[in-house]
Amino acid sequence: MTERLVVDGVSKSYRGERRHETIEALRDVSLEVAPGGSLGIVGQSGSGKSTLARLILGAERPDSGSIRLGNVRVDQLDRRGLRAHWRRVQLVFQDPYAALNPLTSVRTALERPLTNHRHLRGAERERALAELLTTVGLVPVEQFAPKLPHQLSGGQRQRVVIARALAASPEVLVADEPVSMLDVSLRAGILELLASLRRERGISLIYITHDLLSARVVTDELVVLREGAIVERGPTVSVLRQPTSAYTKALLDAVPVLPRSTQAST
Ligand SMILES: Nc1ncnc2c1ncn2[C@@H]1O[C@H](COP(=O)(O)OP(=O)(O)OP(=O)(O)O)[C@@H](O)[C@H]1O
Repeated sequence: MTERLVVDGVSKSYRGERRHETIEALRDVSLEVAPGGSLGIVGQSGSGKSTLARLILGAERPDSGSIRLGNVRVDQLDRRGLRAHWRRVQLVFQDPYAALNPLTSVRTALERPLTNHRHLRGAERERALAELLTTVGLVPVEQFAPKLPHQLSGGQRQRVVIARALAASPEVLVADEPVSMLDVSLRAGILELLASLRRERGISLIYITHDLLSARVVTDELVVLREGAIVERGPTVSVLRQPTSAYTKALLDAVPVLPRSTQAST
């Protein structure tokens, strides 16, 4: 069962390069993602998006505030607790080229988490593998399973990365700019896939992006981060239609308007 994720009053600072310089990466950030809900975290480079993702994953701890998934305090987990957490919360990376080992076939990349997280072997694992590849649209399965990353397109690689994240049966997917390195023609297909995973599997989705319009495809709610603080939040449709903060308006104004024919493809 998917549980509620609650980030409550979280702040995080880093030491800057200059002496006595402190970078406040997050300032008193609070947000919630309901079970099976979707939240877009939007902001320019340096606004704190990836820092927030690392804290939600438990890869770093906040200076103050708390992060809970159900009744688990993510910010207080020990090593063993983190291992369990990393099954529940999976990250989809920005760069599908870097995320996959170039010498590892699709089959091996997926068998590992199926074995390690779900303890599947033999025919059961084979069934799960076929189901994963089918879910992410890499069919026929026998054609894609033996492939190495370089034999796949960028979009297909990102589908493998998503399948690998799903292999652990996570409750929450954190997708950090999952389409920004893909050709424009491939982006809509990956965003649709993320949206369908939420609809059909009830996985909660945190979608991190600097691209406000792409958030419309996959999220119901948005928070807009500026210099580590939330400057706007609300239903995605309302924020996009009637942004209240000048910063969100500026982000929207910066979005290039593409001709319709280049907006969507597989
Ligand atoms: N480990 C770190 N050490 C020092 N400063 C850091 C560290 N991680 C992040 N920062 C700083 O914190 C601020 C927020 O960074 P963060 O990566 O979270 O932003 P972002 O919105 O994800 O940006 P981008 O879209 O470029 O990835 C930036 O000023 C960054 O330089």
